Order: sequence, then structure tokens, then C-alpha cells
Amino acid sequence: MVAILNVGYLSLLLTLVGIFLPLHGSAFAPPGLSHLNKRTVAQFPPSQRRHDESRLPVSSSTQINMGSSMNQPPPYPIRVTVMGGGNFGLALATICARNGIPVTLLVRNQEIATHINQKHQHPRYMQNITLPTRIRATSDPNECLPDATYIIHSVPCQYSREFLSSVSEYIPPNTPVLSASKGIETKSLGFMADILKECLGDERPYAFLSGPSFAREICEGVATAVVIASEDLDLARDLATMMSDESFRCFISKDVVGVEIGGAVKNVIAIAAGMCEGLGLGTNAMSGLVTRGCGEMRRLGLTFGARSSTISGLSGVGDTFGTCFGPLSRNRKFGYRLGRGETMEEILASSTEVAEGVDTSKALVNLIRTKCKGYRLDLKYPILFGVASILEGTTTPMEGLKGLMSMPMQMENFDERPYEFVVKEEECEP
Ligand SMILES: NC(=O)C1=CN([C@@H]2O[C@H](COP(=O)(O)OP(=O)(O)OC[C@H]3O[C@@H](n4cnc5c(N)ncnc54)[C@H](O)[C@@H]3O)[C@@H](O)[C@H]2O)C=CC1
Ligand SMILES: O=C(CO)COP(=O)(O)O
Repeated sequence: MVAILNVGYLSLLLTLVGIFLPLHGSAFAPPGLSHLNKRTVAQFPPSQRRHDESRLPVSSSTQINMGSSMNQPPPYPIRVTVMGGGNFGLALATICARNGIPVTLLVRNQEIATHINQKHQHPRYMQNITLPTRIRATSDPNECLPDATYIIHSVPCQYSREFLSSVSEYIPPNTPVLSASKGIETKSLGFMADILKECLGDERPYAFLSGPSFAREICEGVATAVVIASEDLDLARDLATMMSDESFRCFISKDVVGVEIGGAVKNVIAIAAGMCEGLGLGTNAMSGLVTRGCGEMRRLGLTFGARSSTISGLSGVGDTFGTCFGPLSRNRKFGYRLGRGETMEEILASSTEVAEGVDTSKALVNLIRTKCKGYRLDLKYPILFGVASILEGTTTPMEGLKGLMSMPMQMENFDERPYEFVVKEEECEP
């Protein structure tokens, strides 16, 4: 009996190890940077060689105090700057620091930078988390952007344009930028890819990180899997290799649109899921709502050229599950309070956290109205339109629920052929 249990335990352990092994590592390769460590010191990641040869090797300021770390630094000079010292910026900087990479956090205020440098904690975000000593913070873009090998952007979507415009002059034309922000800008109806290209130019290589990845769990070193998408697969591969370690596993993709649509829509579905819980509904309602929400995400994704497999992947269904069912989501919490009967004004006045789904919801329905063909789009996207009208104050969560429950009968999947046709086809089969 003990032997059987041990075999079962061992195979479960091996499965988990398989899921979270670093991107290029063989089953028993050392964790983190295993692929990069195979390269000689003279070699650099292919995306860097191609885009930025003139700027390698980087300045000697790379050799800052390494502090204590689990992993060895990569065998070539590299430095990362994370723009945005909020929850996720801190988490992304922590991942890089854990992998031995000198990382600078660009924050808005020098007092916060000094606090982080001295106490290795953020005064406001990530309470009770001690940051790796390798993370340095500054409020001076000139100090950390011109010689960064990679720049990570982690400022909320609605503030990104203003922020990027203020720092663009410090970012050299070829430096690759990895965006971790999720959402659609209300003014332009653009995704992060559009905002970045408009603010930093469309020649530079961009990548987009998304998936179920709560900042706190990352900082606590709990196993997390994400996807990094880029039209430049070499860049996605290099970033994924650089960031993957024993607790952070990056997959790669070329489907930027799909990854961005998932990241934006899941926040709106999470608000709906929170309302469902706040209304006191049960597991049946929640499961039905989230599944139908993912269907709307897929419909929108396919309209915009995303791959169906991306929607069912980490950045789509995966992040939707994390955000709708996990306790940490700010969007789910926002929806919960709405479902309990609080008004938008009350929630906004008493909350220090940004629920990005609120703005994204507005942007999404405008985007659908502008870009999608057909009439009664609200019947094609009832959850997305329903959340928007609740946030606008034209419907209550209870009325929204009643609306969903009295929808006209329709095929479960929008791309299914009508039933009669399928029957006829089957009848014709030999
Ligand atoms: N928190 C999380 O667990 C995750 C967050 N993300 C994404 O990362 C991005 C950043 O999110 P968080 O770090 O959680 O946000 P946050 O609300 O914790 O921090 C926002 C940061 O942006 C900075 N900022 C720069 N310009 C700003 C301006 N004009 N107004 C307000 N803030 C400004 C703030 O100083 C702050 O450091 C978001 O798009 C979010 O969707 C993605 C995955 C997980
Ligand atoms: O995107 C997230 C986790 O993947 C964070 O979600 P919230 O913004 O709802 O907290």
C-alpha cells in the first residue's frame, strides 16, 4: 500500500516538475537559465544580437552589488529596467532579480525609490513582502532607461500613454520592450500594442506577457505559468528563458492579438463573476457565467484574428479562471461589492486599488460597436454589454442576471451549424 502511494506521489511530482520546468531545459537540466547558461560569455540572445548589436556589451554599471539570490546571473552582461513600481512591477522585478539579473525599478517618486533601496520593501504595495536586494529603484528615467538591455512596462493601461510619452526620449530606438499591462485604452480603443507603438515607435521589437499571475504569489515564489507573445519569436524565447525559473514558467506564442484580448476581456468577466458571488448565487451560476464569458472572449478574439487555442490558453481561459475564482483579484472584488449593492461611487471612494476592468468594459463595448458587423451585438456579447450597462448605472446586477436568464434561445456555440443541417448531413452518410 505504501509502495503504491509512493509511486502515485512520485508520478504527480514528476508531472508538476514537467509543467514548471524551464522553457528549454531537458527534464533534468538545472532550473532557470539552463538554456542561456549553455552559451559562451561572448554570445548574446539572438534577439539582442539582431536588434541591438551596437549596445552590447552594456556599461560597467551592470556590475552592481548582486545581493543574495537563488540563481546565478546569466553569463553575459544584461540589465533590465521595470517601468511602474506597482504590485506587478515589483513582482516582475523580483523574478528578474531571482534569476541573477541586475534590475532597476523606475518609480514616480524619489522618496519611494529611497524607501525601496533602504528597506527592500515598498511603502504601499506588497505589504509584508521583502524584495530581493538586487532590485534598485530610482525615479530618474535617465539613470535606468538608456542602457537597459530589456525594458518591462507595467503601468496600468489607462495611464500608459501619458507615462510612456514622458519617458520616450530616454529609450533608445532598438531596445526591446516587454509589456505586462492588460486592457484597452478608453480614448483610442487601442490595446497595449497600439499604445506602445504610437508612443515608442513601431520599429522596435515588442513582447507581451500575460496569464494567471497574481503579483503576490509570484513574490512568494508560488508556481506560476504565463505566456510571452511576440511577432519576433526570438525575442519571446529570450525573454522567456531569462525569466523562467523553478517557480515561474514562461510559454511563448506569436499570437499577440489573442494574448491581449484575453488579458483585457478576463478583467470584465471577473467583475461579472464578483457580482455573481455578491448576489449570493451558487456554483451553477458562476460556472455558467464564466463559461459563457469565455465564449464571448473567443468570439471577439476570432473576429480580431486571434487563434482559438490562444483564447483557451493561459492568457485567455487560464487568466479568466485565476481572476474569477481566486481571492486576490481586484476586479472580482470590485464586482462583489457591486453585487452586494454598493454603488460605483462608494466603491471608488473607499478603494485604493485599480480595477482595470471598469475602464476596459467601457472601451470593449465601444470597440465592439465600432469594429464588429451585425445588429443586436448585445445578443452576441450579452455579458460584456451587461457589465458595461451595470457600470454605467443603467441596469442593476439583479436586472443584468434576469436579462441573461431570459435571452432568446440560441446555439451554444456561435460557429456551430444549425441542428437540422447536421442531421441531414448525418443521414447522407453511407
Ligand atoms: N497586480 C497583479 O497581480 C497583476 C497586474 N497585471 C497588470 O500589470 C499592470 C500594472 O498593474 P499593477 O502593478 O497591479 O498596478 P498598481 O495599481 O499596483 O500600480 C500601478 C503603478 O503604475 C504607476 N503609475 C505610473 N503612472 C501612473 C499614473 N499616471 N497614474 C497612476 N499610476 C501610475 C503607479 O505609480 C504604480 O507604481 C496592469 O495593467 C495589470 O493589469 C498583470 C498581471 C498581474
Ligand atoms: O491580471 C491579474 C492576474 O493575472 C490581476 O487581476 P486583477 O487586476 O483583477 O487583480
